[in-house]
Amino acid sequence: MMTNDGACGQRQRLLVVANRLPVSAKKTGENWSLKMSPGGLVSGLLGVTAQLDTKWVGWPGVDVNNEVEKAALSKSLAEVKCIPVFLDEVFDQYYNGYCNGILWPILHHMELPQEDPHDTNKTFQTQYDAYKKANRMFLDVIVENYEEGDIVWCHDYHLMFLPKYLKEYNNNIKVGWFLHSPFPSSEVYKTLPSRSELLRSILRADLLGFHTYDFAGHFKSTCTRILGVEATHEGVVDQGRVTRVAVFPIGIDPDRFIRTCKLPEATQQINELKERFAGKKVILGVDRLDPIKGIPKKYLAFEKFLEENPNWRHKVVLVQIAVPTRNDVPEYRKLKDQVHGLVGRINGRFGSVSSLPIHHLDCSVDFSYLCALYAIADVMLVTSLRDGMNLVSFEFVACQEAKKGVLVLSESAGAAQSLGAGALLVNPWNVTEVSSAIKEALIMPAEEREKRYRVNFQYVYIHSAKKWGDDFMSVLDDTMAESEMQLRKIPHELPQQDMIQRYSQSNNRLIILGFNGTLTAPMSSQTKEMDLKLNSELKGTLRALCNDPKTTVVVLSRSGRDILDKNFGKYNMWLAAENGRFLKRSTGEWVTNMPQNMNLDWVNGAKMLNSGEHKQETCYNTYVEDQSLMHQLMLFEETILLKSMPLVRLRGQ
Ligand SMILES: O=P(O)(O)OC[C@H]1O[C@H](O[C@H]2O[C@H](CO)[C@@H](O)[C@H](O)[C@H]2O)[C@H](O)[C@@H](O)[C@@H]1O
Ligand SMILES: O=c1ccn([C@@H]2O[C@H](COP(=O)(O)OP(=O)(O)O)[C@@H](O)[C@H]2O)c(=O)[nH]1
Repeated sequence: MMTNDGACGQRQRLLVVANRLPVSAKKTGENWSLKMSPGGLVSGLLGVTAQLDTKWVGWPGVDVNNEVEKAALSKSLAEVKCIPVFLDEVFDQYYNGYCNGILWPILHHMELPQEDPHDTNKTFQTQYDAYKKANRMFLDVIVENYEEGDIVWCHDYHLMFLPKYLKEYNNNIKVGWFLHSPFPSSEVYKTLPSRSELLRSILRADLLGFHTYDFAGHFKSTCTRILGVEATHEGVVDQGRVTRVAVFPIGIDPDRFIRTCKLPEATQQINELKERFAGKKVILGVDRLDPIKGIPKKYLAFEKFLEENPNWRHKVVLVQIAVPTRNDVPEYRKLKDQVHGLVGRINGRFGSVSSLPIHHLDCSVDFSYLCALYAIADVMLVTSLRDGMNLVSFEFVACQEAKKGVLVLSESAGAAQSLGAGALLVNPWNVTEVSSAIKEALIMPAEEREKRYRVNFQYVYIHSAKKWGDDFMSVLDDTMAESEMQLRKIPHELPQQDMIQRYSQSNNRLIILGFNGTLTAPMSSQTKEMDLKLNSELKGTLRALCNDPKTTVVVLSRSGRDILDKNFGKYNMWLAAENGRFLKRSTGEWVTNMPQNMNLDWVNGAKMLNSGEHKQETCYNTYVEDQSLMHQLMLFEETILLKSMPLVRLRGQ
């Protein structure tokens, strides 16, 4: 459930921060006019924010150069609860350059475009610097508007530095971050020059959200491979700090579409469209003209369908709304030419004076007309090569109450994981498969269409944008509550003098050490588990501790037996492999610990001993950023531990 109340019974304030504001500004005469911004992020978020006292922070979609104009626009935007970030001269290199020229292709599993070393304005480095600068400009605006207790929800790949900047400004701010695009496998992500810094920055958020389990999984394994940190079912653990990672598939506001289809304006448009396409089946495509949307492949598949099914020529029409987008990025301009070439060829081959197979529109359409198009379409064709979610497919389903048309959906869109049961899923790279799916959709019996529609409609209705926002906020709340409890558990900073004194006075000490990240030599992103090595600088200290008759040393690691044998075989200590599943004295034989003895709750108990009221106890535990031995040890005096591991029960004297 979404949190409604702030500290004093007021509504909880939420700052939604995204590159784009939900409205884009345009100067008409003396005044600014505001129009809804394009893209699924805006549509999704509009369905979310009603319950909280929400303000948006973002770029207003226009370059404003003088201060008077900026003030006037800020005033108009304030009326719709929007706060502009004027990005001025940084915008081009930040948005066209780094965000959409570099991050966007990488996140969608595409290759990095070639860097032109002669154009010093457009090197990766200059674009990256602009990106960071833009993120700082977002921070500045947030700081001006932040009130204690506000939640800051950052959106998308444009703002990967913001969690870090926000936490540096005030570590107590609740920060969520959601990625609307896919997250690629580490093999692709690692080609990004600034890969580690970006990951570390978003990991400063309290909660990270992704559309699908695949994307969240890719993200976590990328963190493990590139940063050498641990991934758990909860999230990513770095130096004892957990960043929660969770899956929140976005949705739409279905009622808005259902309502609009029934309004007189849309009803009239529906009737006109039906008349216009009488006697023909309508296939609909609605995409920003973006390389990830697979529009050329869609046209090739449609061409093949017409080639192989002459009886369908003149009985079917493909209406494609190709919303202009990111026109200043070279890849997008090339795409426009390519698509126009294909439309010309296919219409030339299969058209007649009275009928054209493809109606390609280089423009956006107004909301009512969009709903009318969704409502009259027999088939919706989505062929994204990769897509974070693809809300267009949800919107189509919401408008199909009367028609019960078929959704042909790319298996590479996040939506396939939500609407797969009712859609015909296709591999968008396989033109033959898409062409067959077009045919299957066109001839599908009414009964089956109805069945598929019902399954999808139920999903779209239940998994709304509002639910998405509620779920995110609720997990963020839980995460904050948990981390407050955790904070109470986090040991005080190691009182070093005290510890050294007690250490020297004690006669029976138990030291439990981790291996990976505690005793290992510095690792690169390429280091494999098998190659983990004991840091040679620690060997002397470790040997001295192991040889001290008053001290028992245990290495407790998630690593396997062979790795621990290889690294610690020659030390006089205890080894616990695979988190305690296997145990041995380093000189003895491995024994298998019984699963019922593998309860590691004692680890938290040990940490608790060092906090608050138990401070006088004799346990010290600390996590600090450097990898030295003393900084990560857990030191106990005259304490019996490893209670849950009877095989290594060590008794004090
Ligand atoms: O702001 P633009 O550069 O004009 O681009 C529009 C939006 O495109 C991307 O949308 C994504 O978000 C949708 C909702 O989660 C999702 O369904 C879709 O698959 C994504 O492509 C981009 O991520 C947004 O930031 C842009 O605003
Ligand atoms: O002329 C149009 C066509 C589409 N859309 C909207 O653009 C969004 C596209 O979102 P999607 O998630 O499918 O992809 P994105 O463009 O965000 O990558 C949908 O909400 C559409 O309703 C729009 O505002 N005007």
